[in-house]
Amino acid sequence: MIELNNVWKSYGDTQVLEGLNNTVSEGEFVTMVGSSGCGKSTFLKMLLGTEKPTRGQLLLDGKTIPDEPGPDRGIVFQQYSVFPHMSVLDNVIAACAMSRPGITGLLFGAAKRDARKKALELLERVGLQHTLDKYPHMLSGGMKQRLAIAQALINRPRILLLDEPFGALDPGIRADVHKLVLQLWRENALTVFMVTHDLQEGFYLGTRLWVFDKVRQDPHAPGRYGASITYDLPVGKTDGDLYRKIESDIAEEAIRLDAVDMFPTEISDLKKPGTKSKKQELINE
Ligand SMILES: Nc1ncnc2c1ncn2[C@@H]1O[C@H](COP(=O)(O)OP(=O)(O)OP(=O)(O)O)[C@@H](O)[C@H]1O
Repeated sequence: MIELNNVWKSYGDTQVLEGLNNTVSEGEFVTMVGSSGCGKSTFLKMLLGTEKPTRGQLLLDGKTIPDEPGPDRGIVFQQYSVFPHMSVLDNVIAACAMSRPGITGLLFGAAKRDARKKALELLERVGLQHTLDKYPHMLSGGMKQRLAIAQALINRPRILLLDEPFGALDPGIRADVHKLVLQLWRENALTVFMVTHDLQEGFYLGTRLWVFDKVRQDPHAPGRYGASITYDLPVGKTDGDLYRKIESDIAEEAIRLDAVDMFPTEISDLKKPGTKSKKQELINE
């Protein structure tokens, strides 16, 4: 489905990503970790179509990903990306309208009724059916992210891109949204790419975990080399030693970048990989 053929990305003199080669099949849930600034969001933007590789090919079903976002790809960001001046229901209807051709994006007649019906169904699915007339500032963080998820899914994308969507949520709320995302992933046969700073979350949600890191370093010119995918792990088959090594590699890189506070989690707090029982429980519900 998605193919990365020697993908490189730079901004001016800064090499962000280099030599990415991989394939992802329909229905996979790829989680991506790596130190701050190593290019994870840039990679998501290339999948979305708002950035292009500098070199190499990024293909969807054998064709270059178009230069602009399309209804086949939905995205949710960490910062709530909902329209503050619109009600919950109108936020989702607007996301539907924006995918339509034409400069106005306005919906009329049957198209408007259809969008409203789809939005109502989806809002019920994400548990926001009681907040249709509320405005985003009246919602909690978890509710806003549920709204952003509904917006991302209204056009029935095949690919869902999640850029640290749960980073700002409290643990309890985060667990609820995890459950929802796993259910939506399964129900809609989505292919998911999710950036996270939380290795534990990456192992918990993904079927596959990518670690982005720099293989080459030039201490005098930090932008000289880009990051590549240094680990591509089938989740559940990773032993504890490898897990701890990845965690310490990322933490070392974060220290190097003076950003150690990005990884506050203690090793002892982390759930060991290879135990997917909780996720399996959710999926089987
Ligand atoms: N539009 C842009 N123009 C120039 N440089 C950019 C642009 N977008 C990103 N960068 C640079 O590319 C590098 C990678 O940024 P990116 O946001 O992809 O990293 P990240 O791994 O997602 O970081 P974080 O985990 O902190 O969100 C950074 O050095 C950033 O400053």
